[in-house]
Amino acid sequence: MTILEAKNVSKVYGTRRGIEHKAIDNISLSVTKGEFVGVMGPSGSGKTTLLNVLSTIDRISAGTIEINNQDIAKLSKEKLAKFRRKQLGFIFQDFNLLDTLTIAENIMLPLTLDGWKVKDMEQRLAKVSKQLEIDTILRRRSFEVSGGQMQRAAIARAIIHDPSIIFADEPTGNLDSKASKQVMEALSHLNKEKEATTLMVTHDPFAASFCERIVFIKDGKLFNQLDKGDSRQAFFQEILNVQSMLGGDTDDLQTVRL
Ligand SMILES: Nc1ncnc2c1ncn2[C@@H]1O[C@H](COP(=O)(O)OP(=O)(O)OP(=O)(O)O)[C@@H](O)[C@H]1O
Repeated sequence: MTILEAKNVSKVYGTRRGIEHKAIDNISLSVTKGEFVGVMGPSGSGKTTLLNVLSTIDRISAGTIEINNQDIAKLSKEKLAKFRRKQLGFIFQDFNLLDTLTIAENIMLPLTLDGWKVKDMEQRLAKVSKQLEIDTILRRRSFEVSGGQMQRAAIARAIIHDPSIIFADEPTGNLDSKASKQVMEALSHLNKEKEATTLMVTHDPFAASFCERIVFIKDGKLFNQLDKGDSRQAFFQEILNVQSMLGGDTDDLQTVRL
């Protein structure tokens, strides 16, 4: 079952001097139910722009994007807000937790905004916080927990309403290697056990090695795709090989840390 279907998508930014910049150039991409897809590419290649247009945060300049057979460009502002709340889950590099709320309140926020009953919200909270092993820190505020715990709370918030697809932008970008591994294991577990369809942008080959498929972009265009075989270690090496072909981001060509 296709969850996301992007056809001939382009995104042009206008600049102050009136010069146009094509950040995404005629990309077609389809994501089926239960897939875990990574988007990689050098700095400035258009990864975040692609994620933003696919996830309804930004509008495209040309092409079509359907999520669950719904053309997202055809939704009014109000319908789009509702669609986002019900069907999409978001995970950002800097967690985006509200520090005036507890971890529990942060996680339940999508349900609170949707008018759920407290009892039902608490049931869902208990389930997702256990899955992500953060059930012991629910009463704390975000500044009282570690970065890895904050990101796992953000993942819990992204999945509590059972979205059709999760969009993650550099979810390990602010984490050390131990916390990155925990976060990627959590995303991979959700993908395998719950069939959580996930599209993740990352420049980190280690994080990318948890995906099942990687789409590489360069200068806004599709460059290559890699499918994971049986071994994450071999996949990691293949990702490094494509990255070195792509150029840029040489810091990413780090030693294996599997
Ligand atoms: N709002 C904007 N207005 C104009 N140009 C933009 C805007 N946002 C991004 N760009 C340009 O579009 C191109 C793609 O940017 P984007 O942030 O999508 O790349 P990226 O691959 O995510 O980069 P990085 O890995 O450095 O975050 C870059 O050349 C960038 O300068």
